[in-house]
Amino acid sequence: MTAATPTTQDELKALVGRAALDYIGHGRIIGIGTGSTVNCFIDALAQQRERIIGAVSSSEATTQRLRAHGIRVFDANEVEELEVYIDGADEIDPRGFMIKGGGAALTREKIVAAQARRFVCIADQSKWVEVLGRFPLPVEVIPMAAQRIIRQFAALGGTARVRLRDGAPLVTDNGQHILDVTGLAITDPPAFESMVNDWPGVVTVGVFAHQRAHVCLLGTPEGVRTITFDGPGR
Ligand SMILES: O=C(CO)[C@H](O)[C@H](O)COP(=O)(O)O
Repeated sequence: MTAATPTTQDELKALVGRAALDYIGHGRIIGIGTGSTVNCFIDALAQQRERIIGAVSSSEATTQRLRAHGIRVFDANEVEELEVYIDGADEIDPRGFMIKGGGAALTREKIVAAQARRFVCIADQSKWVEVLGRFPLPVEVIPMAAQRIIRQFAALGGTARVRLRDGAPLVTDNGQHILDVTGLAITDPPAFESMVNDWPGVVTVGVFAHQRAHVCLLGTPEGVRTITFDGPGR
């Protein structure tokens, strides 16, 4: 009997979540991101949790899920370097540049990704784009700077809105707000990331160019497509 072809987005997320297990060694502490695709990875990892010592987590939500599965969570300051960081993305392009932060965890995601030697991005095929910017770009900001940063994005042709939850500004795990920016085509992600990072009041911009993926496991109905971005210039 052959397994049914994965077709729904949830099935594709489960597929790449399981595939990411091949990228973790034994007896290590690994970095783990946030989101529904990562949740599939965590649930698969829970079946073999003795393989790892534990994880550095990128959000309170991920920490709770890891602990519920009996996986030890380390503070980022306790660990010097991680072998690998596993996380999803809202968009990923052919160079491994990503937009992240749909789950509002972008700041901690960037911190944990920076500690890791390899970033393995797990995503269903809907996340693959030629140019970043279709997905509203999340930017974590200090609340008192929000309106000025909104005007700076308007000057670039973008429309930025404060993300709401239950009618009030969403408050991140770091106590800050999120702007979601539409109308941008991010053709030079490294330059764009550096520019926005320089604006006073920006905590983190959701372009991951300096912490781009080394590998993407892309879920398709034909199976997992493995795309590697290693090479000159890394
Ligand atoms: O950046 C993220 C959270 O801040 C996620 O990786 C991104 O939003 C993708 O989420 P999902 O796997 O649920 O589609």
